[in-house]
Amino acid sequence: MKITLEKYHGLGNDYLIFDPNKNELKLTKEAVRLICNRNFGVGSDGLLVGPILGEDKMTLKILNPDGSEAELSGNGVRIFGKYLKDAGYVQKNHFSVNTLSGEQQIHYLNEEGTRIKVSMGHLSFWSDEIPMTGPRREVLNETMMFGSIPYRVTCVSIGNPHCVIWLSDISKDLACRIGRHSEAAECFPEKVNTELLRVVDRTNIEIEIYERGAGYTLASGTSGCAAAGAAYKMGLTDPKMYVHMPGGVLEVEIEEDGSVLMTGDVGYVGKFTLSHEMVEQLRSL
Ligand SMILES: N[C@H](CCC[C@H](N)C(=O)O)C(=O)O
Repeated sequence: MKITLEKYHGLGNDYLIFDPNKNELKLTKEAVRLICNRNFGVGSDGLLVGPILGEDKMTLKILNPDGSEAELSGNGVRIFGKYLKDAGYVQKNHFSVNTLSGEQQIHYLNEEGTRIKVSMGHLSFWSDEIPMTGPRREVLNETMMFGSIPYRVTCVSIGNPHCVIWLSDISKDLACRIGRHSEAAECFPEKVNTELLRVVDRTNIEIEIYERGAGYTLASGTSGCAAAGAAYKMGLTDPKMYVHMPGGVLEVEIEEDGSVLMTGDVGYVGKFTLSHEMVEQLRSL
């Protein structure tokens, strides 16, 4: 039985698509880790399993390269939208997919489906919805210690948890140094994605990202939405802005009701057919 995976990326945040209608393999945590491993496997920032077909709905399962499951992935949903078009699952220009965090509306903005707008759901700064330990409050500009250094953080959920740190200078090195401590900090019972935020002006922000379950990535859709939401909540930006990440730029719009629209590009890398040896190894895990 052949196993084929399609590889796409959203602004350099790359994913492999495992279509369960075309592949037969039990995806254990160990198998996901091996597939996503950049040395011993195909290599990616995660695995998108779908479409899981139900009565008139399509579900997407989002897996991090450490094997953990995520409630939502902004680049993942855009990539999935492009795959559904390429694989002939959808013909319309506007449809919805289900994820662990709910239903996302996908809009193609061009014929090829390489530029996609997604309604990402609502932001919440409430500690119990992130989730975070401590008294129920909106987590705005709180001082937290990561690696024995104090940082002012704003925490927000957009289905998955985020810790946004507003700084005048940001870098990959600093994102990794902080992220290694913040990701599994005790105050985040479900761990957390960490973003360093630099505000350029009222319509442009820059972020560096350390993802839960993946580490440093060049881009992250939910991180872009979370950082934009935090910047707007703190009064630093307008509701519509460009989010500049090392892998590229996302357009994010915070609507009146706190819901978020995200627009960005998707690239197709190619199809991978796993070797018999690799399939046997995956079956044994
Ligand atoms: N690592 C994230 C999921 C992927 C997020 C990112 N790749 C995106 O595009 O939103 C988490 O565990 O919440």
